Order: sequence, then structure tokens, then C-alpha cells
Amino acid sequence: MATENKNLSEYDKNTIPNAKDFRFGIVVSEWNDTITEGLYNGAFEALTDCDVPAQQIIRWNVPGSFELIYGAKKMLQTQNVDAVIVIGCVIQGETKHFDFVCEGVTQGIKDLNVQTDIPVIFCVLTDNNMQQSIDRSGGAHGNKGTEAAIAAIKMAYIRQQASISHVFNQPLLTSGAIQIEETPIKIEKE
Ligand SMILES: Nc1c(NC[C@H](O)[C@H](O)[C@H](O)CO)[nH]c(=O)[nH]c1=O
Ligand SMILES: CC(=O)[C@@H](O)COP(=O)(O)O
Repeated sequence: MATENKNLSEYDKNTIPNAKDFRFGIVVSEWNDTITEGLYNGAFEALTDCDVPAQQIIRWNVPGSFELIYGAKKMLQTQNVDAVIVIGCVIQGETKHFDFVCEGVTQGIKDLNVQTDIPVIFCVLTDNNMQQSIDRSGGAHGNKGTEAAIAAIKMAYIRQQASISHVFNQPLLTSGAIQIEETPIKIEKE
């Protein structure tokens, strides 16, 4: 489904896990800052609407979308967060630079998700023109920042449940919950 057939800002709070104890990092690119500020506002408002205290949301700025990779890496390494959202807006110019920035950021963020234990949510617009970016940062198609915040909550919850599941040695249900049997935890004696 293309974005034009989906409102990026819509979510049902009844389907969102309890997020009040989660901590979120948000790394924001300063390139196209009128757009990235709109995306940040969408993300921040969605997180607080889902009961995340403002003091549990850490924001760092980086110069451009390519620097989101390093900024997210250092956020993961130094901050106590349950998920990171990277926010950027890349708009096609005259040259192929757009292609390399978009591919680089995509691969870099993918690598962080593979190499680290903290989910990193990709909230980077890769648009043909400014109007498309306006439409997706609080305009006609909603706000991809809102969408990213909900994704961050859901992924932080999956990470939390997966770690509990591992401790209790119980399967993680498709709902993301775990089935805790009555069997006691086996403590391996050293
Ligand atoms: N053209 C855009 C850029 N370009 C800058 C790069 O992201 C990077 O900061 C530079 O290459 C130095 O490493 N960045 C965006 O976020 N959006 C653009 O449209
Ligand atoms: C994505 C970019 O870096 C691009 O907007 C820069 O514009 P240009 O390709 O005209 O140098």
C-alpha cells in the first residue's frame, strides 16, 4: 500500500503496549529542518500520548541524514534506551548524491539493527520533492514521525518480551506475550 492510501498518523491506543516505563532516543537530522522538526513533533507527541514521560525521551541533533548512523550508534552505546528513532529528510537534487545518501543511511541503520540489541526505527523521508516531504510530516498523508513512534513502542515491547521469554525459557507468543508455564526456573549451579 502506498502512503497516499494510508494516513501515517492513525493508530489505535488499544493496540499499543504499555510504554510508560520505556526510554526512547531520537536522533534528528538538521538538513531540511522544517520537515525534520515536523517529524520530531509527530514522534514526540505520539510517545507522550502513549504515556511515555517527556523526561524519558532523549533528543540529539546531527548535521545530515548520513550522520544519523553514527549518532544512533553513539546513542545506543552511551544512553539507557529501549529503542532509537532516527529522523531525516532526503530530497532529490540535481545529482546522484541523493541515491548514495539514501542507500548509505538505509544500510547503516539496517546494520545497527543487526549488530546491536536495541531496535533502531527508520524515520527517514526519501522524497522526490519538498511537497512530498510536507505531505508526510504532518500534511496530507499524516506524519511518518507518528508512525515511527508507534513502531518504536512495539519493537521495544517485543525486545522486552523476548528477553523475558529467554529467562523463563518459554515461547514468545505471536501476540508478543509469553506463555509462562508453572515449571520453576532452572538455576544452573556453577
Ligand atoms: N542532501 C541532503 C543531505 N545531504 C547531506 C548528507 O546527509 C551528509 O550530511 C553530508 O554528505 C556530510 O556527510 N542530507 C539530508 O539529510 N537531506 C538531504 O536532502
Ligand atoms: C540528497 C542530496 O545530497 C542532494 O539534495 C544534494 O543536492 P544536489 O544533488 O543538487 O547536490
